Amino acid sequence: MTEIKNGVIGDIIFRNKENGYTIAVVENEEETFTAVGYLPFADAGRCYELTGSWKTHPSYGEQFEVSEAKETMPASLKGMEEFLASGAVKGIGRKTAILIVAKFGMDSLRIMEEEPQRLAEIDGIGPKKAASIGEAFQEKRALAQVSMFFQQFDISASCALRLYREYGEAAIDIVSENPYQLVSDMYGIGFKKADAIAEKLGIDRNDEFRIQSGVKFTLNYYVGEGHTYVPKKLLCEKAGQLMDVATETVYENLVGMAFEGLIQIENLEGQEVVFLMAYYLAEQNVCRRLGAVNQASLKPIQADLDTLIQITENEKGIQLSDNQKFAVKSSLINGISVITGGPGTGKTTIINAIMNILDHSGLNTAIAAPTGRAAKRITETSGYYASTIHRLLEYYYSEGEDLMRFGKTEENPLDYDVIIIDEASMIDILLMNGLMNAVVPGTRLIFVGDSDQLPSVGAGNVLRDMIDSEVIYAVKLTEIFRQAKESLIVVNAHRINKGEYPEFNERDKDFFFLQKNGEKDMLETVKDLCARRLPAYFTDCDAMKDMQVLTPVRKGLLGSLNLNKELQAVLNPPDPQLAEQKYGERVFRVKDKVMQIKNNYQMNWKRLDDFTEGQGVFNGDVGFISQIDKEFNEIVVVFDENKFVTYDVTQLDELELAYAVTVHKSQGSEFPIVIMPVSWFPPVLATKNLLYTAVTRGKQAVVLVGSMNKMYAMVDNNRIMDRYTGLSFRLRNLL
Ligand SMILES: Nc1ncnc2c1ncn2[C@@H]1O[C@H](COP(=O)(O)OP(=O)(O)OP(=O)(O)O)[C@@H](O)[C@H]1O
Repeated sequence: MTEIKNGVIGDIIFRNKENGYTIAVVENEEETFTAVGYLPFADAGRCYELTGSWKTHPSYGEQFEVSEAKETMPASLKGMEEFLASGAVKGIGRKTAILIVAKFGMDSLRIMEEEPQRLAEIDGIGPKKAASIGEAFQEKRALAQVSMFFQQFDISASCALRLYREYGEAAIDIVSENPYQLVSDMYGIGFKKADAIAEKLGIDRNDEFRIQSGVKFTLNYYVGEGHTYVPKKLLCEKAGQLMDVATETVYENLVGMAFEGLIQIENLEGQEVVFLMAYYLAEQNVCRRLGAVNQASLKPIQADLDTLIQITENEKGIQLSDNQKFAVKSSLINGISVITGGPGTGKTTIINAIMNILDHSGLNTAIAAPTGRAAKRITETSGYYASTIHRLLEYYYSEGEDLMRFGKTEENPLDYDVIIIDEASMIDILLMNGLMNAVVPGTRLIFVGDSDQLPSVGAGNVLRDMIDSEVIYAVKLTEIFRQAKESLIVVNAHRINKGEYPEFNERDKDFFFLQKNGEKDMLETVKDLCARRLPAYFTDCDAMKDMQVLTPVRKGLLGSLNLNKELQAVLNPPDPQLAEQKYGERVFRVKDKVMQIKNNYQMNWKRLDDFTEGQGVFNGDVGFISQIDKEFNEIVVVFDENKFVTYDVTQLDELELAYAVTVHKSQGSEFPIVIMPVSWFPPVLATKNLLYTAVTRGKQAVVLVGSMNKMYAMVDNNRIMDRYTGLSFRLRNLL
């Protein structure tokens, strides 16, 4: 019977030099045996996977007769190769890494450190390159040590690199003492991974660090889903399941965690709930400050509002509807107000009217939005400068604390009489906390947004909670104006929002449905639309810049990951002129459209037109790869047409291809042309809310591709993912 055996070659008993026939002793953890067969290169110490069967030799007894042999690498060697191939050492890519490890084996790192000139023994490495690799390695010695240590826990070289970036040389000590620290500090390492390391380190199942980490992980999971708290009972059950410990054990540990200030247990609307401390403090603070700003007396406007509105109407050549006038007035007489409405209901028009009135009244005003793209759009459509909320709050990266901080705070507040925040549906509770810290009572704070959009990516449901509390003054705009009515995108968005099915394919309109049955067909159609049909029809549009494929999901044939791979192949195919960089499964190529997927407040950028420099690249920023430098392992991405950012290859976990993005990630952006496949998607995602958000991203055309019935099902799926948030309740209680 054929068997597969893994083992290390021990003594070579016999070898026929002519044909390689070998008799060798092989060892593995369970046994030591004799293997016979053609193994010409199987020297002592090498690892092999041997396929063969047991035979009994008349004089020597049982032997394993090898029919096929494959050399395998011991994990430590593989780890070394992975480390060198990760791009950490400038001048070494995967090919060179393989050659170095093949030549020097476990001695590779020592050679690079102590005798780098010997690298020139490898074909293709000259003395100059050998010296420069040696130099580059000197800088990374500590990193190599860290990488080798983590490799025994199956932590990849790129992950070890991130650990090193986070903790430096202390990484080994920190993780040995409390591997669960990784879960809070390292994006991408979950409880399970830390738990596996802890098990290898012999840490007890009921260890306090373990339970605390499991609870924090569970709370963070819910935060990731948008909740600011979790009911205590649910938390204990989920955390218990995760850690495979009794629910009571979790209960018992909660008190200690609350005592240490890690969590807050509160009785909210008659049930016990648990918050991670930061979210509890943020909710409390936001509520208290909203209350204070709402009730403060305001600097008066030195003219009659009706007269000012009249002047604005004359100047702008527009007649505001009664509801719009009401929205303008109420936002100027209240400390805090909300103006909400769907597309084409006049939100921008109202912002312009308010700004015009404020120009006449000498009040000092700022406009801001949660994302750079939204801010840019407001500046373009209103003519008034808008910044991001982060910029308004003068964010900076505090090196010492390794934290992003705001320069504008309670001690150094914003000095404006009026602050307008657009796209307010995207504000999460932590950003809102930063904003409210810096707003002094007496300021008019006006939130404008569409509360029917998907809620913020971050935790909280700030805009809706403010509206639902009925404590904050909110005006809902419902009328669609004539100009906006001409757009089927606008009309259909409102239909979808009301639970009605959209209308399609009217001539000269902007909303289309291409019926396709199988997912493969849908995929091919999306590709063809992007590569050929749409660029041919919308000749003023750029296929890379102006068209955006959206999808509800990340995984699957029609998920953003696969769509990106497929669209890259047609929109920016391999070309000898375009340098490439592989990172995990992904390939980045010069010209690729990419998206930054986490906030990085430290990342430097430079503008080449006016040589300004700054820091900060944000989650959702889209750019294009302009250069890949293989020698220095660097990639240059251009954001906003002239903001140049250089990524080290090891930072590529912060970038993703962006030919297709999820609808969630597209919030706050608008694109001339939006294309979305409509197939079966999990019902938690395939909601009316999501379809509405996707459709409202398109300005010139929206093309849906797929099954009409599935699209109807989305319109009918009225599920709004309820979020556990306490802001609305707190606001009601406060006043
Ligand atoms: N009172 C009005 N009378 C006539 N037209 C109006 C009025 N208010 C708004 N409009 C027009 O309706 C259209 C949509 O208005 P606006 O852009 O302000 O809406 P919006 O809510 O900001 O839309 P979106 O969310 O899509 O940006 C514009 O063409 C605008 O000029």
